[in-house]
Order: sequence, then structure tokens, then C-alpha cells
Amino acid sequence: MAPSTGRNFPAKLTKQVVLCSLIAAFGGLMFGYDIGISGGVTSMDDFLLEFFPSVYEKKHRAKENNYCKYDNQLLQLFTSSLYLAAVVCSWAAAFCCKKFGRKRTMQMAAAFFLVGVVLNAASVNLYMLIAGRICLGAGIGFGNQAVPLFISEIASAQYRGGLNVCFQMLITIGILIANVVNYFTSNIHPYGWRISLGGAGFPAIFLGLGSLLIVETPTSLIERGKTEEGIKALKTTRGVEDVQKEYEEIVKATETAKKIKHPFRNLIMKQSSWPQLFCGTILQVFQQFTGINVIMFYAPVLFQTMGLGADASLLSAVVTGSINSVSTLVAVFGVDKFGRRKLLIQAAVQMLISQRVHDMITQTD
Ligand SMILES: OC[C@H]1O[C@](O)(CO)[C@@H](O)[C@@H]1O
Repeated sequence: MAPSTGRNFPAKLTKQVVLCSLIAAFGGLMFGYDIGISGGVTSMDDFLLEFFPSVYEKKHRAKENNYCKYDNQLLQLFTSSLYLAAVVCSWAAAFCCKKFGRKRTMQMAAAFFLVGVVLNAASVNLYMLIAGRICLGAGIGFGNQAVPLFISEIASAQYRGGLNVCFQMLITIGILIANVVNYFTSNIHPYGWRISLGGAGFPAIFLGLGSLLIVETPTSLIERGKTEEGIKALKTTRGVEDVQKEYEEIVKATETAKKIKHPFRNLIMKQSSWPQLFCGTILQVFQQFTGINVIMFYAPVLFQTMGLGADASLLSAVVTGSINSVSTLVAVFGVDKFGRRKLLIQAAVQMLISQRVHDMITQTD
């Protein structure tokens, strides 16, 4: 491992950091799998017959109106309940991260995931199905809160960007795997959808077992008053003995954070924090407003309503997922080399061009 320094703190890229970050990033695989799986499952006839017979009827009879085929609020609840639960649970997860540490919060995520997967794969009624999706959502809320924080803290500054993008990389790989799984299971009758939903068990088990092996982050230990353990963790994760400066920096940051009584109010009221607040919020919001998840959640359903056959729709979703993964791979290797800003600007230009092209194609149809 090449020794180097970042923000004046000496550190190496240790095997432990790489391993821990990869294990944690499996939370991303889980998230991605859940994003990618629901659209394909809801397009499967066996699944519709079992839980949504009225949608099945509509799908096969309503030839005159493609766009109403999947118009069913309970069916949409199957997809959205996961994300609603995730939003609510991320608040609880933020508290758990602080109180119990990042490692424990990841273990909680894995436990929620496992319960959710079992409920979903074994579903015999709509209640089990939705309850399973809610548990998966809780897992995602906990995982998405703890994993990026864990990776940011376990990695030294100079490797943080690259390792953090691994989380996003695994999200996209999860989406792609889900699309491929759906493509094959759609031809396994009548329980292919159970295999699709049960497949989420693999990343969940891996995250669960892996989270038993990983170490807690130095920041979390120091923040919770476990100074000795924190210094030890700093030494092992940074791979150097001289961690005094970084330790002092963490203590300073922790003390400053503790003094802030109303962090959210401060953030909004303090004019000097507006640029960061604005950029952070706008970036997140607009990344989602691009409409990417319409494609990620509903690609197979969308392609089917546009007239493609069942297999072709699922295959088209595989193509979309592959492009998403390959593009993220560019970011993994480019983020620390070119910097966040350049990547972001070129991504915005790419999106603008492709949305314009898409607009032109759909207008001429
Ligand atoms: O790669 C696309 C995926 O990444 C995310 O934006 C998460 O960072 C998801 O919302 C989306 O489905």
C-alpha cells in the first residue's frame, strides 16, 4: 500500500479499510437490488395473478389503452412503501448512528433486510408483501444513513472519495443484478417472482455477517467517549503510529459539534452556511428530480406499456442498468483524479443533451 498524506495527516490505504469499506458498501448492493427488482416483479403475470388479479385482467384486456394497465394504488404501494419506510427510518437511524455507533446501525440494517426478504419471498397475501417492503425500507433507511458515514470516517481523506463512490457503484450493480435476475426468473412459473424477491437475501446475509467483522470508526468511538479504543482504531485504520494530529482534530470537531444546541436552526439562520446548505440540498434534490428513479423503478413496466414484449422489456432494463453501472465505474476512478466539480458539470451536460434527445424522439412519435 502506498503511504501518502492527506490534509497533513499521515495515512496509508490499509487492507482493513478496503475490506471494511467493501463490506459496508454491500448496503448499497442491497439498496440497488431493491430499486431494480420491483419493476420487473410487478410486470410478471404470476405475481399479478397472485396479488393483483384486477391488474392482470386489465393488462391482458385493455389493449385500447396501454397507459392504464398498471393503474392500481395498491400495486404502487408495493413499490413506494419501501421508500416511505426508508424516509421515516433514516431519522431513527441518524439517532442510532450517534448513540450506538455506525457498526451497530449497519447490523440493525442487515436485521431489517433479512426479515423483509423472508416476508417478501414467502408472501401469501398482500399484508405480508407490504410488511416485507416496509422492513426492507427500514433496512435501507438504516443502511443508507450508516454506510456513507462509516466509509467517510474509516477512510483517510485522500481515499475517501474513491471508497465512498464504491457505495454508489454497488447501488448500480445491485440494480443491474436485479434486472438480470428478473429477466431469468420471469420464465420460471409460477414462483419466479419469489426467487427475485428472495435474491435480496444474499446481500443481506453478506452485510449481516460482514458487519460482525468490521471495526467501528475512530470518530464514532471518540465521539462516544471511548478515547483509548478510538486512538487504537485510528492507528490500525491509518496504518501509522503517529495519529496525534488527526486525533486532536477529531476531538476538536466533536467538541464543536457538541456545543451546537440546535444544528438545523443554526444551519438555516447562519448566513455563512447558506452556500454549503444550498449546494448540498440542491445537488441531492435535483439528482432525484432528473427522474432517474422513474426509469430505475419502472423500466420493465414502462417498456411494456410502450408496447415491447415481456422479455424485451426486461432485457431493455438490463441495458439501462448496464449503462448506469459503467458510468458509475468512470466516477469511481475519476472522482479523486478529476475532482467532484468537473465530473458533476460534465454529468449535467450529458443529462441535458440526453433529455433533449429523448424529448425530440418522443415528440416525433
Ligand atoms: O444510479 C442511480 C441510482 O442512484 C441513486 O440516485 C442513489 O444515489 C438512486 O436514487 C438511483 O436509483
